[in-house]
Amino acid sequence: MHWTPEHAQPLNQWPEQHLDVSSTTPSPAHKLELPPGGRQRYHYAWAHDDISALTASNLLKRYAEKYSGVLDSPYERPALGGYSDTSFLNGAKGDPEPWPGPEPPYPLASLHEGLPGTKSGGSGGSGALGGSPVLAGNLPEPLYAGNACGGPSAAPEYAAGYGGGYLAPGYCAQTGAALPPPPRPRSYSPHRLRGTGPQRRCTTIPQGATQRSPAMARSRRPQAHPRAPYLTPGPARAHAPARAGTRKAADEGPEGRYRKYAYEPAKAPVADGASYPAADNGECRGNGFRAKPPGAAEEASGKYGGGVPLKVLGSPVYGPQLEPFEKFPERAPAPRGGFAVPSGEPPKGVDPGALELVTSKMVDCGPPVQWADVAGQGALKAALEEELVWPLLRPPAYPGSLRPPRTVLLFGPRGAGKALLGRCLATQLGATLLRLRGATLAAPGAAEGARLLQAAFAAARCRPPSVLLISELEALLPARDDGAAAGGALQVPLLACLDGGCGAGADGVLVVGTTSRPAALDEATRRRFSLRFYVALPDSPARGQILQRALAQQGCALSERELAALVQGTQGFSGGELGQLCQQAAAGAGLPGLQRPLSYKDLEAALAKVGPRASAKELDSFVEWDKMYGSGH
Ligand SMILES: Nc1ncnc2c1ncn2[C@@H]1O[C@H](COP(=O)(O)OP(=O)(O)OP(=O)(O)O)[C@@H](O)[C@H]1O
Ligand SMILES: [Mg+2]
Repeated sequence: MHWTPEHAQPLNQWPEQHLDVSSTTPSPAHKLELPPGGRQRYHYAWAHDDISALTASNLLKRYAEKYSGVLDSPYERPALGGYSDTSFLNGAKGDPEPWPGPEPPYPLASLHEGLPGTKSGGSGGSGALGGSPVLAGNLPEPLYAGNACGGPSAAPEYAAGYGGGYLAPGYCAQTGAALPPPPRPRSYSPHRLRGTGPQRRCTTIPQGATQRSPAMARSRRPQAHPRAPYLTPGPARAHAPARAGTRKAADEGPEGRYRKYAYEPAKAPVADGASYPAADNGECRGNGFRAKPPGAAEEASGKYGGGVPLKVLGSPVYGPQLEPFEKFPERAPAPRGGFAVPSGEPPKGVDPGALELVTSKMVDCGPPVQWADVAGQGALKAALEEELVWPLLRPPAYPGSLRPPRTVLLFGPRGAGKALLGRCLATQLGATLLRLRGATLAAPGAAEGARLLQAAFAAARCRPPSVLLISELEALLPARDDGAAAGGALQVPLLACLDGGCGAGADGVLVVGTTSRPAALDEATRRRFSLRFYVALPDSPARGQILQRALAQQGCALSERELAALVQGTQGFSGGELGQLCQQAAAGAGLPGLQRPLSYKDLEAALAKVGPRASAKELDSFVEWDKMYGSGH
């Protein structure tokens, strides 16, 4: 059957013709549901929520015929707006623009779901329509576009056109258990909706948005991620909601969003076998500062040394500075609450001798560590950047916002890369890095340890921005047998420093604590670290990258198969242990005499001597602790 103009009868007489009119006063619910436009346009009477079976049947018959005309001639289908019967659109002038093509019109989310009283999943108004043998199952969704059901709530902007008078709102509220479920709308495709008129825009309401206010619906729209987040970082909190979802993408590989986190192979093997190319000309290139001029005394890390030898450096305050890294080229003073606050004032109440010691021995001036230098850990790197680096570099501009975090705890198995990440944070912040080891601080005794600790915080404070990396944090705390803190010699000064008295609370200092025994931290210490991240062991791809890099430095290139076998055989190894494995293989092969490159056999032999230290039970305990106290990533 084809559509003919007589099918398009004025519809503004519907209510009188077909509905059981018993009241001329809208109920409060009706008042809410219908837009004022609809009510202003037509002052027809209001009806009961229920219509008689006969009325429904008449309606269905009439409009089944009408719509079947449209259905039968898909290619002649006039634009809905072309209907001369304006009352079909309830008085709204239709969109004269034709439909974009032979493609069926855009799917409409089930508007019925938005109606109060409509049961989800099958008893809604469309189910009622579907009750007609003509329409059941073959009525395409577009035909529901003009259905008044849910119009007011689903498409408030056009409700006047689609809502008020087409069908009484009660029509949709009518539930019918015997009726078939409403047809499922096709997937919502916002791209297809561009440039369409109001009618079509009505169909853009995504399913599930039908009960929300327009403002809510707008706020639910997916937010475009900044195109160049690393160059123009915004407030981290703005990105926080996307954390779980987006960070999964962090491991997507080099083409993913976190492309910069992709591990980069070693650029060139270095002669001394160090992990990183040595600084040129004796310059310290770490953290944007230059080392003392050539000839300055240089010492090994000595008693304060961590994994990386410390060099005696001139204070960045007095020394000539390197060109800052390109990522954060400026170190201009940040607005209030910012990270880079100029200071340089000599700290008061701090032992000058200790300060001198700290300045000369604790300032780490290793090469910069970029995100890409840390294999794997994509989600963690993203979390650190979003929750720490961005807020510190770009503090929120609006008053009353939270102060960016100044303390972070990295916990995980030994050698998992906690210190490496701490160094990376310093690089990203363009900050001076001061490194302390808990065991080293505790060794000379409580009084001396406390003096050094205070001096370290003070030194960090007077050369902002700075990162104070305290590894083996648990060594500063008392042993905890029964889970209760007994109070330790260095705990009190540590907490005092973390509270800000010595500078952690001051702008420009980030304290990074690391521990492989998070359970040793009592609540007071734990609370001082506003962020707590689990640094897990490297997964297979990350192990492969660490091995490749370490072996390349030994002049060893394994075949893909050998590397895969090695990766398989080193399950549970930390990054540090992988490094030890390569060193052991070199030692076992009589290297570094470098008579020959390392082979797979050397590595196999080394595997018998070097193994993973962390037990499954320990790893489980990290996961548990992370669940309870971790910040998640
Ligand atoms: N994800 C990684 N990518 C590259 N190198 C890594 C990674 N993890 C660890 N390493 C390397 O392993 C060695 C040990 O790392 P690091 O000192 O950071 O571990 P840690 O977690 O601080 O250990 P500990 O608990 O013993 O202090 C370093 O040489 C580091 O470069
Ligand atoms: Mg460490």
